[in-house]
Amino acid sequence: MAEPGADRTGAPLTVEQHLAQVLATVGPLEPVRLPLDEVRDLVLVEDQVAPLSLPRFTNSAMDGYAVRAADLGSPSEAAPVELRVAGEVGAGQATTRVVPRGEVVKIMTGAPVPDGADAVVPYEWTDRGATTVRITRAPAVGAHLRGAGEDVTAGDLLVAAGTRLGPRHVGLLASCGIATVPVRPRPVVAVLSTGTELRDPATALADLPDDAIYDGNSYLLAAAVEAAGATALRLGLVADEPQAFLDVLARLRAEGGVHAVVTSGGVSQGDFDVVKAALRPLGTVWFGPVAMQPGKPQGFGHVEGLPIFTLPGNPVSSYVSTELFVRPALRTMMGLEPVSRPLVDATLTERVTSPPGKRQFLRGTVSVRADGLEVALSVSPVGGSGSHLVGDLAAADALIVVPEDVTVLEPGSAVQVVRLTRPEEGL
Ligand SMILES: Nc1nc2c(c(=O)[nH]1)N[C@H]1C(S)=C(S)[C@@H](COP(=O)(O)OP(=O)(O)OC[C@H]3O[C@@H](n4cnc5c(N)ncnc54)[C@H](O)[C@@H]3O)O[C@H]1N2
Ligand code: MOO
Repeated sequence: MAEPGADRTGAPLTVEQHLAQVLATVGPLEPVRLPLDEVRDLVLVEDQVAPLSLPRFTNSAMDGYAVRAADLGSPSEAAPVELRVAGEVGAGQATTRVVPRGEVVKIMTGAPVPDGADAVVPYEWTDRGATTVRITRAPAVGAHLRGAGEDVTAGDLLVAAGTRLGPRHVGLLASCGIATVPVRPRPVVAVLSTGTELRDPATALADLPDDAIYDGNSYLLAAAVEAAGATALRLGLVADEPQAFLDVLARLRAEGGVHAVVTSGGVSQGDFDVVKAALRPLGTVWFGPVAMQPGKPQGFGHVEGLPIFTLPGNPVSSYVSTELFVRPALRTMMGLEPVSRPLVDATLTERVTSPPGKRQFLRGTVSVRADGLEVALSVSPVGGSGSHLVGDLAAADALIVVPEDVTVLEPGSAVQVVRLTRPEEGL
């Protein structure tokens, strides 16, 4: 049966070839209209135009008195001017609409400035009088007034289509009374682990059979999917039983709402490789080696239109595969660019070796060196290359890329690294 995407020679695909075959089949999700509470980090698909001006009305920047500046003369501490307080306006309590000549109106920050007023005198320049007030300094005309429309004018472009919405955009849209916006939604990704040896971490150690291990991968991959911006639906464990696995996929398709499936395990050469056994007969999922380590055995395709990533079971392999192949697909669905994490230059601190013919992704930690005015990165390997080393994976914050044709790198070598965290957050 033809294997979609398999190259004709049967040779391993390169990382780029496999990524290309993944990205060739996924596109941006159809936009949906969502409330502002749910749109942070999503991509807006239509220009948003201001339906009103901001400030909506001229208002006070200070708690104090709205005045007609010319009525105050030139008061001083020694010779204050005393004026009648004609009324009061609080924010949202605009009962007094006009400042009568020769009088003032008490006003709170944000309250509409009554007609006739051309300045606000802050409390600090007054005796805070309630019926009459003594003012010791004259404000300049326009002092402490926030003019209608000085920030945003009705009809202005507020946020352009294509913008990834951050807190500041959301705040502006809300301030303009825009409660919902059309965005590319977060893909919902079902994540499951296969393997009869696996138990959920909630299983007490005392109850763990001697030949069993805890399922780290469904948690690892669900977290990586969420870190990519998608919503993970962590399904947990599926036994090494092809029909049970196919039943889970059938249920997901029937229930709908899932945009992709990520599995771990069961894709190598073993006697119980459930994922391969279940999906090969469909003819819509490619399985094959990719010239990389970790992550050599890969699978990707569709089950009745549902994209499925069948990742190798070794934890580091499944995680690296998620970063390299799943994350770009999810970012494509969300309309985000660039889809892959950037490669950045760094200097290697220790000697490393790598097998020929495979791109190796060693785990490392990045540090920032100040070199005169230049800021440069150095990277130190963490642990070995074994794809079972989850302790070292957790200690790392980068992948060191060793190209296919390189077998040794000496300390001081220039390398490229994939940073796995936002440095300021360490996540
Ligand atoms: N004869 C060959 N054997 C293997 C080859 C090969 O080319 N020829 N490739 C090796 C490579 S590379 C990898 S990677 C693994 C991939 O194997 P599978 O995808 O079939 O995964 P499993 O056999 O189910 O598990 C591998 C390993 O990972 C552990 N594991 C699996 N799932 C989890 C989980 N959810 N949480 C924690 N650990 C998990 C599992 O216990 C195994 O130790 O195949 C090699 N073999
Ligand atoms: O190539 Mo496997 O994915 O590392 O151990």
